[in-house]
Amino acid sequence: MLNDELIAAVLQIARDAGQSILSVYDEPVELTVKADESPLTQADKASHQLIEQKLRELTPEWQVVSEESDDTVKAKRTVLPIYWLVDPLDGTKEFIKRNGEFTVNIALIVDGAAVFGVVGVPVQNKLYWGGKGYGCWLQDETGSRALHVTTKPEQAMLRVVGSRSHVNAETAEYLQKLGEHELVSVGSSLKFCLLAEGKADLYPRLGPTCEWDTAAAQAVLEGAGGKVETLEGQPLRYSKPDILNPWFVASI
Ligand SMILES: Nc1ncnc2c1ncn2[C@@H]1O[C@H](COP(=O)(O)O)[C@@H](OP(=O)(O)O)[C@H]1O
Ligand SMILES: [Mg+2]
Repeated sequence: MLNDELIAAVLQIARDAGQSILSVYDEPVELTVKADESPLTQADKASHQLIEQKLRELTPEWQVVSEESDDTVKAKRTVLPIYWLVDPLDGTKEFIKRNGEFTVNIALIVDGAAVFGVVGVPVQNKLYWGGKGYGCWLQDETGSRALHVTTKPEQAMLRVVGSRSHVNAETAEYLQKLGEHELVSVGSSLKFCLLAEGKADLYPRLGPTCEWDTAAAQAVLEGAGGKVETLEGQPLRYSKPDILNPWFVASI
């Protein structure tokens, strides 16, 4: 579906979007509160505009659906066989807190599946990308390397990742039933990337996320051999009538 040239172009778009975010990172944050009460910054808007424009130039035949798109565009995705699904700045709360745990997310959705994704981590100058059939790759200042999930040694403590900003009673109950584990709280889609990188084993999300929050990172994790499943054991899918994902568990 995507050749090397197209992949390189999408990676460059994610890098450029990260730069557009970093160019305002040190300025005082001007906040707008959206209808759902989530925060929106100049950085979200700048990243959205850049990604939308460049993806349109790259693949004019494919629609771009972003967290910051109009509701009519978001609604249309349920009937699109193929489209880019974008979260231009995932972890806006982390961006505002300036803890670096925010990401740029670009996914290709085909027939309701996230087949390819790029997750950029601007502050760390890192890009994760991949999907089933593409493998999983991490590019940082030292170069590019393939990532594969690694099974946890039996004796080792289970490493669980959870949201830094959205913690609820259902998750706490799930964690209690898990037994002994080590919990690390991290913002944004970075949690999936830690599984892909072999730095965590489990990410239970018994709380709300939207389709753009998970699509790119699900593809990355699947490229590394991991999975993202609903509590019924079905792969997490996209283009659903409701933009909210069901609860899910990402694992290796
Ligand atoms: N009540 C809610 N409804 C919908 N999405 C929610 C939500 N609470 C959190 N999220 C999603 O969770 C994302 C943050 O994930 P985490 O808590 O793992 O860091 C947010 O992404 P944005 O920052 O892009 O808005 C937001 O989309
Ligand atoms: Mg998000």
